Amino acid sequence: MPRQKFPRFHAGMSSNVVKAASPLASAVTGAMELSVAQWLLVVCLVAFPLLYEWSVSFKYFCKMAFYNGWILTLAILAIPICAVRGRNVENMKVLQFMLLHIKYLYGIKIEVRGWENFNIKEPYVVVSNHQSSLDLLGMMEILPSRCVPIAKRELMYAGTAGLACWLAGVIFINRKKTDDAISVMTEAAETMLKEDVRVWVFPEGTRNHSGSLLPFKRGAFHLAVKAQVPVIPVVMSSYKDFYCKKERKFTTGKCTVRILPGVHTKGLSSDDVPELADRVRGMMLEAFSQMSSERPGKGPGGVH
Ligand SMILES: CCCCCCCCCCCCCC(=O)SCCNC(=O)CCNC(=O)[C@H](O)C(C)(C)COP(=O)(O)OP(=O)(O)OC[C@H]1O[C@@H](n2cnc3c(N)ncnc32)[C@H](O)[C@@H]1OP(=O)(O)O
Ligand SMILES: CCCCCCCC/C=C\CCCCCCCC(=O)OC[C@@H](O)COP(=O)(O)O
Repeated sequence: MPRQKFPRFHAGMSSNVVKAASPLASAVTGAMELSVAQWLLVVCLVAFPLLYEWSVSFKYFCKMAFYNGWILTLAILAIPICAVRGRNVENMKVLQFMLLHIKYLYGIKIEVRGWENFNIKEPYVVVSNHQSSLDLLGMMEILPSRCVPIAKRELMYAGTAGLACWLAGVIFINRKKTDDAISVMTEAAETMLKEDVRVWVFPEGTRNHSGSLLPFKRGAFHLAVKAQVPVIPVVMSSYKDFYCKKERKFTTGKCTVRILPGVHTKGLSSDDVPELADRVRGMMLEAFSQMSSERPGKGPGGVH
């Protein structure tokens, strides 16, 4: 007769022990019944937070991926709301409203100085430094009403975000075709005056995280001179304390956005553009260096 396996052991266990062991036993049995996919999910759920806390680079990639993914998702909500009005600069308010909370998600404190410099009723051209796609947060914090950014054409093809930008009247330029870009900006000068629109330009023309300002391209200044409207410089302080693409660093932190006094262009012609661009860049560089030398949270007053 074949020997029974563990008969005595089971027989010898008190009913209490059996009761106590059964949840554990059922958990073990349950675990063994998990499919490969379920196992992978469990491993991911355990590994993800560990890796996230342990690896600075992993955290950086996750935060950037979520940033882009979240914007693409928010755009899905924004599109039908914007579509009601059609392509309209007023839709920029919808995008602004949608994006304002992101600074809280990322623990980025934004301090704004110089609000009074935006107290101009007429159209104007805002020029600001461009460190990263995170500039969107500072931009949305202070975006004046009826103000649209000039963006590279590639952004128009960025899925839902591209469509939302188009609906909000973002002006797209083809950086590979100077003549096309110039004619779009010349058209923008007319639209600004006819439709009371403000335009936001990143005169560096590309993202720059070098800790200084690149030489300025002159399109924004030609635009302001053509429309005879003021240029209002905006400087966002360096992100280096909380964000660095090279080091794959992305923590929480503070950014100061300074709106500088407007520079008038009445009476200027295209011959004055190089001098105007240099003067504005000088003002911005000075403000940027000053802000960079301040310790976070210890800046001078005038905070709004
Ligand atoms: C919920 C969903 C939300 C989604 C997110 C929403 C937010 C989206 C936010 C998006 C944010 C996205 C942010 C972004 O995407 S940033 C990237 C795109 N933006 C820019 O590039 C803007 C800055 N660029 C310029 O201003 C350039 O000058 C342009 C592009 C115009 C030409 O550049 P290019 O490199 O091809 O040529 P050049 O600069 O050597 O110029 C050549 C000559 O032409 C002269 N010239 C120039 N312009 C004019 C003019 N208007 N009238 C007459 N002349 C003009 C100029 O003085 C020069 O002559 P000279 O001086 O040498 O004699
Ligand atoms: C179905 C297609 C899916 C495409 C997915 C694309 C992923 C992008 C997702 C979301 C877009 C986020 C919007 C961020 C807006 C910030 C724009 C920006 O910072 O552009 C950089 C531009 O100023 C200068 O470009 P370069 O530095 O010259 O390069």
